[in-house]
Amino acid sequence: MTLQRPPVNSLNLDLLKEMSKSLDEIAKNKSKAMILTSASPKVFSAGLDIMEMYKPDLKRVEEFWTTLQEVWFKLFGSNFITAAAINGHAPAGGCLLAMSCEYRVMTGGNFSIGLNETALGIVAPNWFMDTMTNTIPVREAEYALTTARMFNVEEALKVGLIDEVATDKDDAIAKCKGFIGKFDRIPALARSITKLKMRQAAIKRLQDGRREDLNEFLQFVQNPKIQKSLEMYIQSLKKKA
Ligand SMILES: CCCCCCCC/C=C\C/C=C/C(=O)SCCNC(=O)CCNC(=O)[C@H](O)C(C)(C)COP(=O)(O)OP(=O)(O)OC[C@H]1O[C@@H](n2cnc3c(N)ncnc32)[C@H](O)[C@@H]1OP(=O)(O)O
Repeated sequence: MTLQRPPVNSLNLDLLKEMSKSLDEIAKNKSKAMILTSASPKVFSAGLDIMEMYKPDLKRVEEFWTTLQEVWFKLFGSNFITAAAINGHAPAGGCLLAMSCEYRVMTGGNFSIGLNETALGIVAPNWFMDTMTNTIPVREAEYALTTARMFNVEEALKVGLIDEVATDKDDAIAKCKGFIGKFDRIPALARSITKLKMRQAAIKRLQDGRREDLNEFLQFVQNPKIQKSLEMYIQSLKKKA
């Protein structure tokens, strides 16, 4: 699955809906595996589209958040094998997508990956945190989350946020295929049940608290102080260009 929403694959409602549909198709056509990557040469995904949260239409922003939750359920909780070929920056929601896969290969270069929410004055939702603690040790996750740490490729490898480094996108995809090939001699049902048991606690936490998570998000986007911060953040991103 190749993310292709220039310039930075930010996750807006339309892209999330497309992803949700594609994940359904992959599950339905009984694909063995999926590799998630990006069509951009330098950004895997810039995370959530800030414009969806800035001065939002309430009905749309509710659909936006529930679709994001759905994409996470379908990706993190998939039966099929998932790997991410991370060929560029992966902040926040971009990191969430990568961590929701089972294996991550990142191309070398001046790219970074991590959950930077606290730097934006935002508390990452529990399921973002659960996805991180499913990937790297709890102590490292707490440190990274509280300090909004963006890891460079070497740091990400050292902490286990990524599994391998690749020279370029083709190499990243080849390495993801290498990971997928490891399952050729492992019974598929045993593999998928084991994966889902490992992920069950995080999945159940969001299933049980899905409405509450949505309400927290809706309160968050309607808070005037948050709106002011988002406005300043958007300006800072635009000034940079
Ligand atoms: C108590 C419980 C509370 C519960 C409440 C829960 C609330 C939690 C809510 C949300 C969690 C948030 C998750 C997120 O994912 S927020 C998004 C975070 N993402 C970022 O901070 C990344 C920002 N972008 C960048 O750092 C860079 O763009 C880059 C490194 C990805 C790429 O750099 P570069 O190639 O140099 O591109 P530009 O910076 O020049 O950007 C090009 C263009 O794109 C616009 N843009 C960038 N990122 C975003 C984005 N995330 N959304 C929308 N638009 C984006 C940028 O503004 C430029 O636009 P232009 O000037 O008009 O061309």
